[in-house]
Amino acid sequence: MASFATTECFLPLQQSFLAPTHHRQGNGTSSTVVLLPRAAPAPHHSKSLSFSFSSQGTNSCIAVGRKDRSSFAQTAAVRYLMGSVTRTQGLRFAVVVARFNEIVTKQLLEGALGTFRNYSVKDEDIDVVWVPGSFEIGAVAERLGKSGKYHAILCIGAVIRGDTSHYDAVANSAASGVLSAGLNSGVPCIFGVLTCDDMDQALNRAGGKSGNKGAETALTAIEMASLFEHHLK
Ligand SMILES: Nc1c(NC[C@H](O)[C@H](O)[C@H](O)CO)[nH]c(=O)[nH]c1=O
Ligand SMILES: CC(=O)[C@@H](O)COP(=O)(O)O
Repeated sequence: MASFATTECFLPLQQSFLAPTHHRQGNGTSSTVVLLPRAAPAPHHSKSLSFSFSSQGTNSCIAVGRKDRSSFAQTAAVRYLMGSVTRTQGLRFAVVVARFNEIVTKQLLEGALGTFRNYSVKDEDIDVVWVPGSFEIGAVAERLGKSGKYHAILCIGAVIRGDTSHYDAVANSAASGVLSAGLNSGVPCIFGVLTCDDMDQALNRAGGKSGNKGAETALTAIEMASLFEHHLK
């Protein structure tokens, strides 16, 4: 939010209401605050205006002073936008799941499908696409995103460290691939790929003592799908 000390310029009034009030400023001067209706026509003498900005909590106020000491102000409430996990009707999802380490990824997938069902996403609104490994997820996620058929793409995999640096290549490529898919397609692509040092870590996060990352990231997919569909169109 921009902040103004005193500026010789004119700010378009977004919203306000008629309520002349008097502000006593620190330097002993006072200004009359007249709140104008939304989209009020700009005063013709905008060149002679000065502005001061103050904010308390979520309300902000721009006091506009005129050289003749009268002024008006604008009060705006901060809007908070957030996806809703209870508004899932009509939302469609694709789940891209890697077959590599299937003992882990199938449990992640089950966790994800369980979350979708718990939040009233219909089975017919979910497509599951299997790919060989996590490296292949990004390209498929981007193709699915660009299809225009889905509100979010959930990407599931399990990258487990071996004896070489191949782990780093696959893990980093999977992460950048999912990120790029979301940015390039404009559809939220959610990173549900485990990157673990060993199989125990992976199984613990696929329904074991550390929970199920598939279930968790499915909830993220729902919230992001709702945010984009209900607030960012
Ligand atoms: N080692 C893991 C892989 N490796 C396979 C790659 O994902 C990819 O399919 C291959 O390099 C051909 O392009 N994939 C995983 O998902 N998890 C691993 O631990
Ligand atoms: C993440 C991998 O690609 C890894 O499982 C491969 O194992 P290694 O590094 O022993 O070849």
